[in-house]
Amino acid sequence: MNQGKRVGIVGAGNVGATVAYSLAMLGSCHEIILRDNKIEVAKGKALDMSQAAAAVRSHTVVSVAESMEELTDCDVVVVTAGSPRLPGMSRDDLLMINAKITKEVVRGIAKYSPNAIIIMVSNPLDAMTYVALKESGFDRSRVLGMAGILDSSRMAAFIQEKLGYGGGQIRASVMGGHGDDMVPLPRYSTVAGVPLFDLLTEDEIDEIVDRTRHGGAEIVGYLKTGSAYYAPAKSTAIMVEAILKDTKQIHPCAVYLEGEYGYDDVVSGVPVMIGANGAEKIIEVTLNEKEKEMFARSCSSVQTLIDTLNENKFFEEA
Ligand SMILES: NC(=O)c1ccc[n+]([C@@H]2O[C@H](COP(=O)([O-])OP(=O)(O)OC[C@H]3O[C@@H](n4cnc5c(N)ncnc54)[C@H](O)[C@@H]3O)[C@@H](O)[C@H]2O)c1
Ligand SMILES: O=C(O)C[C@H](O)C(=O)O
Repeated sequence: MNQGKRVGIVGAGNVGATVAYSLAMLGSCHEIILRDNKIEVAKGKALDMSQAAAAVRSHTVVSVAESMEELTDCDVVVVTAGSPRLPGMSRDDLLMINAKITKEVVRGIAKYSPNAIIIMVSNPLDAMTYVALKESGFDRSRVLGMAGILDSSRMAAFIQEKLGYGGGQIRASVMGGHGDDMVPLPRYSTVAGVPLFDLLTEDEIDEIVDRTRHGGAEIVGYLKTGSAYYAPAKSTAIMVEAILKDTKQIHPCAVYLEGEYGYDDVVSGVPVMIGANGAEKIIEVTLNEKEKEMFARSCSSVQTLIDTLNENKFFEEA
């Protein structure tokens, strides 16, 4: 059972605080511990959320760790620490600044919550998941990145908008890295089991694919001061719950590949069976030539970021 489980959230900004709120409202775990450099703000949010939990009769308590040393014995730690992008920026522009923060935070997690499963959220997501894996020294099954659930949900919402029906019955599928060359898979997307190609024209589907690829930037363009957080937070909470409840359900997640899909030593989004041990199984879906090409392009973009980190001797620095 999930009674007694502790979830740490590093970075209690827009995404982190909304993940915490979502979990507290569901009573997904016994304790949520927020860790942020802005300690006073985190304390205010923790109090506010604990009171919201009391309002819905949830047993979840939300508290604050004033340093990484206090973030002990967590079962799951979500990392959202770092900067979001602003209009005109790509997620990749956050590489060096967020990699430094991720390194510091993940070393703390490995030291003080050595049995935790890490869910990375900070961008650029796939590269940050790679950094988290290397800096934690954890088995790859215990380091996952959140993006695929978000990207698939966006695609589903765009399909519903285009069709004007089917809400709640849409299963959209997106693989690859969380960048502009992510790989939406209309061939694996259905509405109540009906293939998307039976419901929409190729042009309409192309429009949905393109909008999905730029779904994050669309919201940044409206918000101006940061990026999306409701759908990202809910998508993250789904991963946390899958671990705590040992659901063994399949979700698209970013994981370190060791030969799957023909790739090694790179992180990308693929279908993963999630359970109490984290990424318990990577599922290999059959891709056609065009889909394979798109997946290759996406993996190569993530590889470029990893190469940049290596060129900057990032993994050699203390
Ligand atoms: N993977 C995804 O799909 C996805 C979706 C949304 C956002 N993101 C990314 O998540 C990150 C957070 O986004 P946000 O909107 O919550 O930003 P935000 O600015 O609202 O929150 C980030 C928080 O991190 C804190 N922080 C910075 N350095 C820290 C450190 N060393 N230790 C502890 N806390 C630290 C900041 O004080 C801030 O409160 C960004 O990098 C964003 O791009 C990813
Ligand atoms: O777009 C961003 O920068 C944030 C996040 O990756 C998203 O897709 O919403």
